[in-house]
Amino acid sequence: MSLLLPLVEIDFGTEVEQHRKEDRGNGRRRRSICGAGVAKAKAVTFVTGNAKKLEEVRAILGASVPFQSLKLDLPELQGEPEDISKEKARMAASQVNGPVLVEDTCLCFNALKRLTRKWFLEKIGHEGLNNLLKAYEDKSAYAMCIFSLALGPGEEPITFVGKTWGKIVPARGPTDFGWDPVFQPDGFEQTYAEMPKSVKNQISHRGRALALVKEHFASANYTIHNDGSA
Ligand SMILES: O=P(O)(O)OP(=O)(O)OP(=O)(O)OC[C@H]1O[C@@H](n2cnc3c(O)ncnc32)[C@H](O)[C@@H]1O
Ligand SMILES: [Mg+2]
Repeated sequence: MSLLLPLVEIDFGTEVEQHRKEDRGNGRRRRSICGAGVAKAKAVTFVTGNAKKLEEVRAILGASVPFQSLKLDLPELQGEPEDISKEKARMAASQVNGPVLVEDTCLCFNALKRLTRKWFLEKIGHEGLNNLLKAYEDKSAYAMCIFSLALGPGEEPITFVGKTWGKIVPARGPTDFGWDPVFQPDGFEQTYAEMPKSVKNQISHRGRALALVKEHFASANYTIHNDGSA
């Protein structure tokens, strides 16, 4: 069973250690507990099968939320985005047997009544995504990211939603991350794919959702213990 207690925080691993040092530099105090009665302690595990997501999450969270990552290909569920994200967190928490953070991302087209695009890109490509909207004048869309934090197996996940509005355009820019080349956020002349990563991360659906995750961690100041009994 996992426990989360206020006031102190536990983390392990080289990368996490480095984060902790930086945090001390910022004047924030954290304590580690590992001793009698605590069989094992873990940082939050960010579970994803997508290396590009992980890259962005690392860049956005920096030292603010210590985490370790685990590459797991969780089943692709269908349904309402928030339900999908929560279910991913439940599955991940039971596999990791500890606190986990997961996210689910979708691109929603307003003309298609916000139908989410979960499988479309893979099947029809960037041009196909544009073709889907050919019959409509309204090319507006939003990118949405829903993070779910599950404190352990059997715990109800908490969700954090980030949305960025924009429009669907013919593909421009590098094609190394999903639908980035066809999504142009409002107020920008560049697609997500064309803009520097630092700019995308500042305004993106993922950046906005992670700002809420950061706030949550800053106010909760968790201690995470895992006694391995679940
Ligand atoms: O293991 P998980 O975290 O589920 O990773 P995934 O790649 O399966 O990711 P999702 O199910 O959340 O989303 C499906 C696809 O959406 C795309 N995607 C997610 N975030 C994106 C972003 O910021 N920009 C462009 N495409 C993105 C990407 O192609 C994903 O494979
Ligand atoms: Mg997925």
